Parts: sequence; C-alpha cells; structure tokens
Amino acid sequence: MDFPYDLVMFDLDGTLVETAPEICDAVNDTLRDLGLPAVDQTQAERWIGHGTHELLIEALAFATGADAKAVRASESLSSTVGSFDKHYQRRCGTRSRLYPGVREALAFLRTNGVKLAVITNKEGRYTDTVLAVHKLRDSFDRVISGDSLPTKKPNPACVHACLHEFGVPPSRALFVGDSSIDAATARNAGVEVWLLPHGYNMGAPIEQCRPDRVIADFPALITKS
Ligand SMILES: O=C(O)COP(=O)(O)O
Ligand SMILES: [Mg+2]
Repeated sequence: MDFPYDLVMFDLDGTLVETAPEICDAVNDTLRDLGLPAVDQTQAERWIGHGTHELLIEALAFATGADAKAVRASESLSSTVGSFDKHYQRRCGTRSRLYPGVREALAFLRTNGVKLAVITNKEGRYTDTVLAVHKLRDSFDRVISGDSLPTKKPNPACVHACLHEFGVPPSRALFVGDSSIDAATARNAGVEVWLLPHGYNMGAPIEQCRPDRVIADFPALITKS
C-alpha cells in the first residue's frame, strides 16, 4: 500500500491505549484516601484529555461539589496530587490495554519508512510508564507529553516540533486521535486529522469533531479506502 504520509502523530489515551480503567482506579484510590465517594469509569472518561492534573481537579470538584476554580486554589491540592501520583504509578499497566491492531499498524508504518510520534497531554512521567509497560517506547521516533513543552494540545507547537524535527511539510503529516482536542491541535497546525471512535472525547460523539476521516479501528488506518 502507498501510504500518503511521511509522519504520523498519535494521541495516547483513548487512541493507542485504553487507559481509563486504571486512571479511574487511581482516581478512586485518591478519593478513598480523602474519605470521598468513588466515581464510575464513564464519568472519569469525560475528564481524560487535558492531562491528569486537570483530571484530578475535575474529580475533586465532582466529588466535593466545589467548583474547579476553588479546588485549583486550595492549599491541600499539592498533597492530593502527591497521593494521586503514588496511586497512578502503581496502577499504570494493571488494567490498560492496547487497542486491537496497534502493534501491527505501527510496525507496518515503520517498515514503510513513516516517522512516528506520540503527542499526549499526559504528564511525561506517566507517559513513560505507560509506554514502557506496553513495550511501545521503541516504536516511536519522538514522544511529546503535556509537560514537554511550554504549551500542550490544542496549541500546535507540539506538531510544529515534529514537523521541524523530521523535515516534513504539513501536507505530508497526519494526526491520529480520539478527541476534539486532537482535532483542534491538527487544525491549528494545518495537518490532516483522522479520529477513532473507541476513545473518550469527553463523552461526545467523534463525528462532531469533523475530522478528515473517522476510521473504525487500527486495521483501517493502514487499509486503502
Ligand atoms: O488526559 C490525559 O492524561 C492525556 O490524554 P491524551 O493522551 O488523550 O492527550
Ligand atoms: Mg486521547
């Protein structure tokens, strides 16, 4: 197959790896430490996409009934972040899984000389753990996390960094993601975006993001349509 891109940038959570089960576990471990009620996974999925720091703030606001602004300003936040960090590092890899066909699609693209990157809003220390436990790190030429650059998605700086590093023009690059954040990132950078429906997208249907294509799954990524 003649793949029409020289660079593919993948989102992580909800795109390459189903991470919500163990993220929800770590949130609930943290809430339990505080004597707060647990949340269900569907609820937690709506908070995935802006990085785990924002997710934790949303979870605390939801569980306490406070608004997110008050949670962000609270003195206890940094110790709660420390508690979440401990729980999430322990939970990473326990209940996440690669979506079907991920490894095969990455291998196919690599073999065809396509440069591959991960661009996630997840903080680097968690990205590293997730990629390591799923033996994915060596599949990528570049990994950009939410705290790698001064800005995160949907700011296009992360995409620009990849285009620059690999000397690829926007017309030869593709972003593959699962959310409106990914769609906005790609649009802001002037690259095409294909979205998968198996991820999170803050609970909204993926078609609403108006991607260039909705692809059913990873086999569809490398199958000529
Ligand atoms: O919210 C997160 O932690 C990361 O989400 P992303 O991998 O979809 O960017
Ligand atoms: Mg995602």
